[in-house]
Amino acid sequence: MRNPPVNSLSLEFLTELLISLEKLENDKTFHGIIITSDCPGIFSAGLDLTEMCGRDPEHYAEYWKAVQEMWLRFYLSNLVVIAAINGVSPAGGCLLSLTCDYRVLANNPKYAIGLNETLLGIVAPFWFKDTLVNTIGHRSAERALQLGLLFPPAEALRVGVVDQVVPEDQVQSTARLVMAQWLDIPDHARQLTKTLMRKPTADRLLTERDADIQNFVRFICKDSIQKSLHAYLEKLKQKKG
Ligand SMILES: CCCCCCCCCCCC/C=C/CC(=O)SCCNC(=O)CCNC(=O)[C@H](O)C(C)(C)COP(=O)(O)OP(=O)(O)OC[C@H]1O[C@@H](n2cnc3c(N)ncnc32)[C@H](O)[C@@H]1OP(=O)(O)O
Repeated sequence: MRNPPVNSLSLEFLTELLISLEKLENDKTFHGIIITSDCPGIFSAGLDLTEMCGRDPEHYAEYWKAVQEMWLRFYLSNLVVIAAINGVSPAGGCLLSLTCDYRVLANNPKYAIGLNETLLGIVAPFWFKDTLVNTIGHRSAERALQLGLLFPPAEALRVGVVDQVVPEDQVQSTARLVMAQWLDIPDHARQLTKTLMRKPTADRLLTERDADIQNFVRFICKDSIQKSLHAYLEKLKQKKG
């Protein structure tokens, strides 16, 4: 991923990601992809806050549909998808890595990962929650979501948000080793098993997709939510000066 400075998931970047995924899926010589970041120290800062602030309802609806599409397409991809997490990965960045089949995280105490939405005064939607529950179990997910926990590497491994923590210079090579192991499995059997495991979760969003968009638009248009998001963005900007 190369969307400097922080790989935020803007509408444009989400669209590019989806086009890239589709191209790789349609090219039958590809069987797996490794998602990693070209922005030093940052895997992805998550959803682009500027897409959710000070825009009109039509824009929010278009943006949310793209976020849903990203989740559905990566979560259900027939390819083996591995996240080589070489930086901090909050909220939507964590969600993207949770869609993958396997997560390798660099052992750097700055590289926290988690769904921290509550810290921003917003609520992780049910499908974010379901993806986390499917990964770390109900109790750990409940605690992580309510507290908006961002896990440093050792904690992330202990709770199961990531599958492996390795020295920073070994993230890519480890991801490739894991990929080789996954590609050794008969592809058809692996794909069907992935679908079996994930389809019920995806179906829930598919059947409630429009309602979910409406919920998002209603929620994000609230004055109180806009104020929280503006204040959060301002805090990020002031951090520098
Ligand atoms: C009853 C129930 C109802 C339920 C209804 C539910 C429906 C509604 C649900 C709504 C859910 C919405 C879900 C959202 C999920 C998300 O992903 S929200 C985004 C969360 N992301 C973050 O909190 C990360 C914020 N960023 C940072 O913490 C830091 O930037 C960083 C640690 C990633 C990097 O730090 P550093 O290297 O020091 O860079 P900075 O100087 O902070 O940033 C550089 C530059 O980028 C801008 N920026 C950072 N993050 C974002 C972002 N996510 N979006 C847009 N822009 C971002 C930052 O402002 C700086 O900009 P300037 O250079 O100052 O202009």
